Amino acid sequence: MTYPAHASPAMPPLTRPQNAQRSMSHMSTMSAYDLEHEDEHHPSTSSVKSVSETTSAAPPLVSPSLTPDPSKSSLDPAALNAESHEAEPEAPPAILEELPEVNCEVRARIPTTAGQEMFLHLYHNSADNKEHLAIVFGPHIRSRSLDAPREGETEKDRMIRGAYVGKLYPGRTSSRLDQIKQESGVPAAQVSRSPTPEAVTTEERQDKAIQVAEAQNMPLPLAPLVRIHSECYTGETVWSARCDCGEQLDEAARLMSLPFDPTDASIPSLGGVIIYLRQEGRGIGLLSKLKAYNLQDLGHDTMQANLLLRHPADARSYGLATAMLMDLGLGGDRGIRLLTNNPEKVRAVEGPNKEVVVKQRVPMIPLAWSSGGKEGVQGPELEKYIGTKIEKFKHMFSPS
Ligand SMILES: Nc1nc2c(ncn2[C@@H]2O[C@H](COP(=O)(O)OP(=O)(O)OP(=O)(O)O)[C@@H](O)[C@H]2O)c(=O)[nH]1
Repeated sequence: MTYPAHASPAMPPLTRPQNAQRSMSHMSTMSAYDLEHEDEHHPSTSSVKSVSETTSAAPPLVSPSLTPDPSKSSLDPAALNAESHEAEPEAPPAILEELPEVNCEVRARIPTTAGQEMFLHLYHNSADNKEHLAIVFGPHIRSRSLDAPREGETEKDRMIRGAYVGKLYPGRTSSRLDQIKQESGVPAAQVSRSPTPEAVTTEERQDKAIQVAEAQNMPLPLAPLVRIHSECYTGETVWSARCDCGEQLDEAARLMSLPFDPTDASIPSLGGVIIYLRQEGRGIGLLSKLKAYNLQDLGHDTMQANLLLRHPADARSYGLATAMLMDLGLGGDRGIRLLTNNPEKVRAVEGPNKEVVVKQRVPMIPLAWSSGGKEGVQGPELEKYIGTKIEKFKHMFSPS
């Protein structure tokens, strides 16, 4: 089973395919001087200009009326100088002292264009009023807050908000398994002995899968695969080749849909979750991100553009992801495998008291690299985007 390519096949590539691996390694070893002179050979590529050039252009580009109040910003406007552009991100993701409260409001089955099904979970929370999402693959992961009974609700209410076990079908009248079992002829005595569906948590489901593997002398399943994905309207919806966010979302879904661990077909999967956080533009929002794009076309990199707009280099936090993973039964020492290249994300998602344990970091390699330039998003903007992630944000594109 493979997911369809992210970009519409009807859209021709913007640039001629090239060997991205070679280009990337070439870029990561370039000096500032090389980057400055790269434009002489590739005028369309907005490479990093000399520092004085970038900073002298900065003040007129900043729009105080539409950007955060500089007095509230951690960035001193006077620091918009040469050094500030080369500095490390000064605001790593905040690890909140207390995790926000989260509640799964509704869950629905989504049959996908690739043939696999997944369950989309919509969360509300105590920290903001956005609708954050958990995309759940496989039958082993259940939300506690979704399954918890709510006062005064009917069986139909439970089914409508997705708190049912098994499958919905026309005429079904109960969210619980008992009714289905009775209808399929299981004797009443046996039905009453079975645990209530609400009691079958993620942990119990996973224990069961491990017991089955042990009983059948199979290798034990690996920890569930998790991706914390930040919203990217441009990369996921309007086919932007400035970043690989759409491709990353597709690839995470593909890996989580595989029935077995891709590196060893004999290892059963415990499923996976994509936590989809509404943190557009590394948390600065779409309006500022589009300004940042224009700054990038004027020669700045993604970090410089954020700083020039008086935003932190990365304005995201991950407490919501930690709380959602706990609600999905993925907290504690059983651990998860986290699909990311971002070392700050690994640290932040574990929470203030290691509520979630990252057993393994699984890197996300751009498809253009792994396919030798045959597939995946490609182009000069993407090269610069990934180059900045490696050089300035210290993202790791290999197993740690
Ligand atoms: N500010 C800003 N944000 C961007 C830009 N391009 C993509 N993004 C956002 O970047 C976020 C994705 O972050 P990345 O740095 O690509 O990756 P990451 O999530 O930190 O790390 P991985 O887990 O390895 O993918 C999404 O919210 C995108 O909307 C840009 O040019 N400027």
